[in-house]
Amino acid sequence: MRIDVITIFPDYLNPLREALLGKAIERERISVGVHDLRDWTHDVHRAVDDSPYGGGPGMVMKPDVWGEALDEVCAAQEVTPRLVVPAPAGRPFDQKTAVRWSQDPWLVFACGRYEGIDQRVIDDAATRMPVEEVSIGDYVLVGGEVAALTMIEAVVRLLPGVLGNPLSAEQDSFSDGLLEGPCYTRPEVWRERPVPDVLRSGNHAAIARWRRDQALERTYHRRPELLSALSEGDLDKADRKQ
Ligand SMILES: Nc1cc(-c2ccc3cc[nH]c3c2)n[nH]1
Repeated sequence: MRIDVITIFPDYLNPLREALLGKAIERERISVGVHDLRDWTHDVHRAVDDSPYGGGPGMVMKPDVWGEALDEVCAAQEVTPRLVVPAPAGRPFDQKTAVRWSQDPWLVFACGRYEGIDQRVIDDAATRMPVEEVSIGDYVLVGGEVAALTMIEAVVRLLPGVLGNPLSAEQDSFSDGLLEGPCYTRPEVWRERPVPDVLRSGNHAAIARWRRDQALERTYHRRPELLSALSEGDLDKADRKQ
């Protein structure tokens, strides 16, 4: 199995070279490439982030930098990679997922930071390869690196000859509340994909409503159990807060 990780903190992935995972590399059960996202910037500041459309806290990772990085790292070979994007709003990662991915010849992990990666990067990549936005649990990390390390470990340990002993049973993740919706930053149109108009409207009530609707739609599609777990009162209360 080939594993590539794209990150602004390549040293965060040094644990991959240690212990069990280091052995798997030595025994050539896996080959690992760690890539610094800033290698695909072209400005003197090596900027990878910008302000979010629609306002709100923090910064969003720029689509153009990510687009170039993924174009190069995932450049067409005999096999197509699975792109894994760790995110708090992703589908829950569990043992079943680890087993499924352990059959893959090539995994690429896109580690975000700040408030996340511009949604259009994921939408664009999905036209060329399988893409999975994945959460390792309903708590928020500072970036995707730790999540990537966690998932890589869960997958690599399943490969033949990496672990001596048989594996234990699956685990499910817990969940509560709604997932966040997509985020966007400049440019206004990227690879013919415009930012949703409402986020440029300056109408904060409409923006809040739109974000809530996106969160509901995404939760409905990715974590329906979160909705059934929320009582009618909880949903109404959250709406009144808008
Ligand atoms: N399960 C889980 C993933 C994350 C995560 C993943 C990527 C980023 C990028 C910025 N903050 C992040 C947090 N937190 N918790």
